[in-house]
Amino acid sequence: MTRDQLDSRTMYYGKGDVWVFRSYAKPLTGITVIPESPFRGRENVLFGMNIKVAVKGEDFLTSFTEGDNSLVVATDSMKNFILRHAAHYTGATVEGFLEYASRRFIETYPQMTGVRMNATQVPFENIQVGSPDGNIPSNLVFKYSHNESAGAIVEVERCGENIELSYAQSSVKNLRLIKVKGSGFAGFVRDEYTTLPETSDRPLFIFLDIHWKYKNPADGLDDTRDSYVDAEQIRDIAATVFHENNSPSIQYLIYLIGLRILKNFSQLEEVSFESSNRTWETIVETVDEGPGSVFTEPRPPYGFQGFSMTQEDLAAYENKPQEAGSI
Ligand SMILES: O=c1[nH]c(=O)c2[nH]c(=O)[nH]c2[nH]1
Repeated sequence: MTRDQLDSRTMYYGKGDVWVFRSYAKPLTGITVIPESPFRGRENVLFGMNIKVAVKGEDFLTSFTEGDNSLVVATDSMKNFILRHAAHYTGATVEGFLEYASRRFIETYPQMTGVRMNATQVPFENIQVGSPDGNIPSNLVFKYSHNESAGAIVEVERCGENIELSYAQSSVKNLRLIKVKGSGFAGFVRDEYTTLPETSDRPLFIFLDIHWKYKNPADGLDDTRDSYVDAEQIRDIAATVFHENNSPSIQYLIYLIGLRILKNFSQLEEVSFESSNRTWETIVETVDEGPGSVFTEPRPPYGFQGFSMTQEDLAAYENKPQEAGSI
């Protein structure tokens, strides 16, 4: 049967919200340090993930059509499988764990021909504590963060005797950045439907998900190759580009962020964005004393943008003489 025929029917099952907390995973080292970010690695004293696994295979058909459970691996067992394999994982990244666990699923269960694993890292942050030497980051107590988090999707497929990687993507999700001044939005279509005034300065609040793929997926899966790009570095590039540029729109801002990511990390093939516009509503333009204003949350509905870029976009940008070197 061809891949198309196999894929023509939707059929999968799995488990979501598998929360994995592993202490003392291997520290992440060998990071390429970039000017935009202080990130140099991670201790991984606490390594947390929320995982979703979905498996597929033609042999599961009778479980749907005849109630035949003889080949069904209970999703409860999938949860246990993931948790127990977290004890055996010797790497330092979410991507690496997903690849490791999904390959083990295929090796263990012949009825599975494809496994897709999706994870959101649970970020634990250092917290400073008092000590005789002053305030130091605790190596025992961590802060559960509700800020942005790293994410990854890994898909592997059985191909005859081999297990092949069919998809890998890394992400930083739910990044929320506000720039108090220095963003405009003007020059857009004005017609009978337009009520939005043009602005040269708005308090631009954006929600951002950024995804990236490596030219060689091994660079993102194997942290010993010294080419791993961490979500914190991508986050810091986004913040730096936002800080530096007077943006005329979110569309152009994410393009500039993409260029800077591709420039810093030539090992990446593609970067893509999903952004949402949460620009604050201005209530008081100028407060009584000083330069401040008063804002409130915007009301729905919210605008959004989606954009993907490759190294070809960076090459095209750098070949444009007037702009070369400015990112
Ligand atoms: O950066 C923006 N891009 C848009 O396309 C848009 N549309 C809108 O109403 N506000 C904005 N802001």
